[in-house]
Order: sequence, then C-alpha cells, then structure tokens
Amino acid sequence: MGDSAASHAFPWPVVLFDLDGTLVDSASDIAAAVNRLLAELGHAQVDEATVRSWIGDGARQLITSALRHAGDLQDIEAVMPRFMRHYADCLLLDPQLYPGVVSTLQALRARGVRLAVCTNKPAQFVPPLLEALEIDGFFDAVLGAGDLPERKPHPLPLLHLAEGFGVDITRCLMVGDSAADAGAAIAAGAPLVLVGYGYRRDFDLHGCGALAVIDRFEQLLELR
Ligand SMILES: O=C(O)COP(=O)(O)O
Ligand SMILES: [Mg+2]
Repeated sequence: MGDSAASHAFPWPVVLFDLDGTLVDSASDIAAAVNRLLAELGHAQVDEATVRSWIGDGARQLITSALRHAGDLQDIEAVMPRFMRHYADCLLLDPQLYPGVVSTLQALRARGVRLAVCTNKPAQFVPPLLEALEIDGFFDAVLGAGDLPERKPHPLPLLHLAEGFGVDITRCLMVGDSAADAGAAIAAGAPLVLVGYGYRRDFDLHGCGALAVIDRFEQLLELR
C-alpha cells in the first residue's frame, strides 16, 4: 500500500462485502461438500472449476445446479439437509483469504469506514468462517442467507444493512464478485465495485454499471 493510497479519505462511510469469491476463496471446501453429496447419491465427482461456476446464489441454487448437472431429478428438499451437514463438515477444510484482505480491511477501519458482510452463504456458517480466518473483528454487521426473507440479487439485505448503519444506501459501497452482487447493488441504488478474480459466470463484469472492476483487493484503497 503506497502513501498516496493510505492518506486520502475513503469516499464511502460504509462498505458491504460479499464473502465467497470476494473476501474468501472457499471454492475447494464448497466443492468438497458438493462432491460428498454427489458420492452419496451415486453420481460422478465434479471438478472445482465447475463448482465455482455454481457459487453465488446460495446453497439451494448450488445444489439445484449440481443435481441438474448429474441428471438427477429428485426433490431438492430431500437432499438439502444432507448437503448442509457436508457443508458444515467441509467449511473449515482449507478456506483462504484473498491476498491483501487483512491489510485493506485494517486500512479501511483506520479511516473510520464501517464494514459489513452481506453474503448468500447460509447464515449459520458465516460467523465460524470469519472467526477461523480471524477477520470477524473487522465487521460491525454480518448478514447471511436465511437471516432475511430475501437474498441477493434482491436489494433487501443491502437496504437492511444501510438502515442499520443509519447511512443512505447511496453511500454504502457494495464489493462483490457475482451477478447476484451486481443485481442487488443496482436494485438497491448502492455504488458497486466488482473483483475480477471471483466466481463470476456468464455476466459482463465491465458492462453492469460497476464503478470499477479490481484485480487486487487492495485496489479498493485507491478508489476516489
Ligand atoms: O454461498 C453462496 O452461494 C455465495 O456466497 P456469497 O454471496 O458470499 O458469494
Ligand atoms: Mg460471491
């Protein structure tokens, strides 16, 4: 982090972060959980790259994609409890913070910016993951799937967090990696920055209205 990046005030008083594919590379753990379920159901294993392309819309959508891929027509409700047990067992196998996350969160906090996590990961898994990675202390609020009746790309989670901070949504920067993040930010009226290294699928990172697409997390500090 250069001096110029360190010295100027950050333009937004609140930053809402997506989790998987933005702060944390959790794809290998999620892929392990998916593969444990697929093995139990007698299906072939899938590679991590394939699973990455299914992450971002929550666990139910992930398993919908996995069952569809396997040609399995069974009711998703029947398998979700089994998947959630595998998800819990695999959650902390090998999650990795992306480079620059800790120093950037520290720098943002040092500038008085308030931070939150806004993820479609099932809510019960979010605090233990943040704690294991020792980044839980950076966040004033954490919202996961199931905490509210709607999840991203619905604007509700972002609006709820903004209201909790008492800050207008137009002053809360959303930082994410997926179409769900972009859709939620645009629907809510929040400024949006996308990370280019995440789990995006077929969506136009550069054409969806983001203020910036960054390749390194610490580039957040250079935004003006
Ligand atoms: O669990 C998911 O589907 C994705 O979670 P995210 O919203 O943190 O990317
Ligand atoms: Mg994500």
